Amino acid sequence: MATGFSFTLHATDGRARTGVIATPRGEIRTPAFMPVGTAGTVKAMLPESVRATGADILLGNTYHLMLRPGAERVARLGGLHRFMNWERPILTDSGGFQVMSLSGLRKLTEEGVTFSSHIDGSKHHLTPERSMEIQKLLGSDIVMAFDECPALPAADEAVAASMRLSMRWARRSRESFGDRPGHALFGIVQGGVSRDLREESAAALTAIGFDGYAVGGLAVGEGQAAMFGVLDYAPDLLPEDRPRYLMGVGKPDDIVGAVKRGIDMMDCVLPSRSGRTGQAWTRRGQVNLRNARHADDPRPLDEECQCPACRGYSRAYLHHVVRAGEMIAGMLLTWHNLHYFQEIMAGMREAIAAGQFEDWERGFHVLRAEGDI
Ligand SMILES: O=c1[nH]cnc2cc3nc(NCc4cccs4)[nH]c3cc12
Ligand SMILES: [Zn+2]
Repeated sequence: MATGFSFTLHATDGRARTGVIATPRGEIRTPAFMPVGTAGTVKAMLPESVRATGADILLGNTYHLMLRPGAERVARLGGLHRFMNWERPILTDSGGFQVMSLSGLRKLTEEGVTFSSHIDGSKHHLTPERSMEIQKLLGSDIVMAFDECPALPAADEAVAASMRLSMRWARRSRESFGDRPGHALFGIVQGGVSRDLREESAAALTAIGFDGYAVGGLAVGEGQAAMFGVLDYAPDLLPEDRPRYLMGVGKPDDIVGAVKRGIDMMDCVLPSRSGRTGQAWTRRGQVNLRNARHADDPRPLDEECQCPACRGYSRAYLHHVVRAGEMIAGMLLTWHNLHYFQEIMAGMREAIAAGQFEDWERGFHVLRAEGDI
């Protein structure tokens, strides 16, 4: 890995692994879940609250920050860590995926993508070189290569062509990233659900050489079975001494299944986005606080949870503030969900270190099956 970065594996249990990524801004305990801070904020959370949930690293987006407030402006103001008051590691996505899923009037060429902003319609251009420059201006610690993620369903030859473009962009990303001590560059494997294409992509990326490797092109509507089908072989195509990052995942059982198959890092908007809609994720399954059945329930959301929402409030109160559209509803449920997701990660790290992942996973699923939430 790049100087200033190191990944140490502490234990493995089956294909599951636990370890630490040491960075100049702090350590990342793996398996790790990254809260999503798209536009320089994890929505409804203060940075100190994000840290209190147990997060070691958060994710930012090149696409959103280049449009607003602008990468050069963030750099002038001291970089993204200073700007958003989060001094621990930040990973930034490279923007290609968000262009295809959010912007309008897109044009894709060998050079890169041109698109119009979903905010004000202004025209913008992203290339591997510009994406590396933006992520450098932001000051992110883990930079993602600039890639193209094909929308599914797509014909095999379209997936192949898209993957090969991403591999050419990966090399351009590596070359323009250069040698930046204390900063890491991760490649992104593409290839849809085709084993041949994913083997070709993984070989191309390892030949270029990256500090870590993401499994991209998933969590785009393929469903859990197809995703696990890819994860049954894809992580093992990657160097075992480098972190493996599954992008955009996921629900609690997706996360557990991915760690079981050798994934070290994940990110997902689910805990924060669903928290803002009144959805709570608990060890016994999902609880929709909008549901009238909670109106008179004096119990906490989760008796065993130590988060502020569960220690200070009743379901009746959470139901009330959700129905009333009060800001505290999104704050409390986001905090709880992020806390719970970090509890899952901490539980898996301990279980893997103790060689008891299988027991831990059984307990995880049994509780959820019991219901009574
Ligand atoms: O291949 C990828 N390359 C770069 N960024 C990504 C982000 C991704 N996020 C999801 N799923 C979560 C979603 C977020 C918004 C729409 S889907 N899948 C993803 C795949 C990629
Ligand atoms: Zn809680």
